[in-house]
Amino acid sequence: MQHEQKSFYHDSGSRDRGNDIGIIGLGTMGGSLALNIAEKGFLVSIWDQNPDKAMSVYASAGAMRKSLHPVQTLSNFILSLRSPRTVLLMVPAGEPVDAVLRLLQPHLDVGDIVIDAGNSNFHDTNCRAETLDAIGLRYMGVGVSGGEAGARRGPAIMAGGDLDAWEHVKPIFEAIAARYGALPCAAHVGNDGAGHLVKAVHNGIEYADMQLIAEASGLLTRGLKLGYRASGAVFEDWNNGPLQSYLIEITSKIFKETDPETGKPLLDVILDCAEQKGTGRWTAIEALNLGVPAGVISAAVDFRFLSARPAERKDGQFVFSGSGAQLCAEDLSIADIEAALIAGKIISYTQGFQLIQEAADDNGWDIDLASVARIWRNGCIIRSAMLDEMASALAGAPGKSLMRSAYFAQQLSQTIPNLRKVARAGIQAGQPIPALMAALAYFDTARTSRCTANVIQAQRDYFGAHGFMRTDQPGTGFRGPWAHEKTRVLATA
Ligand SMILES: NC(=O)C1=CN([C@@H]2O[C@H](COP(=O)(O)OP(=O)(O)OC[C@H]3O[C@@H](n4cnc5c(N)ncnc54)[C@H](OP(=O)(O)O)[C@@H]3O)[C@@H](O)[C@H]2O)C=CC1
Ligand SMILES: O=C(CO)[C@H](O)[C@H](O)COP(=O)(O)O
Repeated sequence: MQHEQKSFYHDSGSRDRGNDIGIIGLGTMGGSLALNIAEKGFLVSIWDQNPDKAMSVYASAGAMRKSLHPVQTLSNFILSLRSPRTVLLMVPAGEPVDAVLRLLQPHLDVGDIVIDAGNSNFHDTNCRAETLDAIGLRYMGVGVSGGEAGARRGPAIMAGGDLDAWEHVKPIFEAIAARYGALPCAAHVGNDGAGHLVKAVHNGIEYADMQLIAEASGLLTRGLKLGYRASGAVFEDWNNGPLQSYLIEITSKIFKETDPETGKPLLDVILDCAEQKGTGRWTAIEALNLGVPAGVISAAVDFRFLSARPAERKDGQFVFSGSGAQLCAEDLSIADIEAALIAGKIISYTQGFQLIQEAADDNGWDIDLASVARIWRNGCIIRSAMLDEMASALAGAPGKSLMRSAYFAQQLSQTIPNLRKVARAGIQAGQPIPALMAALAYFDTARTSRCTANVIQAQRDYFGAHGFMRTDQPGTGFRGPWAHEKTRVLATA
């Protein structure tokens, strides 16, 4: 093994090798990115805390080995890079990123570029950018989407951070990114943590897309009593229409899959507890922090929480006896469910884009929403035909909410009746469809010029003397008649 490692590592010749980029963290994403970059003709140094990882990436590199240089020590890794050095981290978010930054810092010089390409929380990226900027390092937080296959063959890339640094690394990122026509799905979206914000919202939308599809699948299988194969065929059919997307495509395949161990449909042997690494939750938290309505994304996050409590759900079924009601085919058609899904999708993206806009305003970033939609058209998990239409709508009406653009307003007016019908059927049958219902509630509230918040304001003023605004006079802090009542009570007491 010792001998094997000696011949495998390139440390001896690493000085002044002039490699273009170094990658730290050679797991699922880092290994695939390294191969993708090497394949495009760039010279890549690779290092991982676990030497086996570097060895296995190198072993799988085939003809790309000439561009791939596994290095044994971190100091030789840095020495192998041309100046200014570009180091890309692909390690788990949180403490591992800080740990690697601590290891790297003593080896780097002013002007060197450090890229965190994992799913870091954008607030962390803001802090790290500030700290590293103070010592002359150029820091970038770059969101990469597409999973393992995307990282290898062409991900979508949402870059944030130092603009000069982006200009320096742009040729690499544009070369490895997915393409939409001839255009690379990679762009600089803003400073500091802007790339990681956009990636987090991408993932929040991903949760919502997945949830909406899962709800539609429940309506097909449990409601309309379609079998898995027939449901898979429905998704396949939808993938040829307005819902064309990677997630619909893989769902059609998932529904047709058989478990090799038992011969049962695969979905029957997969536990119904959805896990999460946290980016969808961060998106919902950010929406709450900024006061942006993002109910469809939050419903998707909430559903994952409740799904992950199987004992509670089992007990609930015992205590409340699970829903026995069924949707009946005359109530609902497959076309209704498809249209409801289209409406839910438009509304969840409306919320996601609004969140990006308001987070950008809050952080002083000038994020071009149309450019974000363009990046998402290919390579990423949420890629879909509708994103091209969204890019056009956002470019055509900057500053306008997506669903109010002429195109999507028209789409919604056509599909909301179906969403309403699906929601009614789901409610009557006791079929949980929280994301679809959240979408409908948002739509109905967003088009009600006078809603019921006057009651809430009156209640706040009654119990807390918070005051309210009036419809007939300007100004704030008006009080209800109960203010005098309270004074009287206090006076007599
Ligand atoms: N998997 C996916 O589909 C996607 C993941 N991401 C993001 O990319 C990042 C990497 O994910 P992924 O490749 O899946 O993760 P993996 O777990 O497959 O790989 C992570 C790598 O980082 C190394 N590592 C872990 N902790 C440390 C540390 N403290 N110091 C140095 N190295 C460390 C691991 O080494 P060791 O094996 O020794 O622990 C491993 O080689 C994450 O932020 C993830 O959220 C983004 C898009 C898609
Ligand atoms: O970033 C990704 C895709 O773009 C990851 O695959 C995604 O984060 C998975 O998230 P979770 O584990 O929370 O479901």
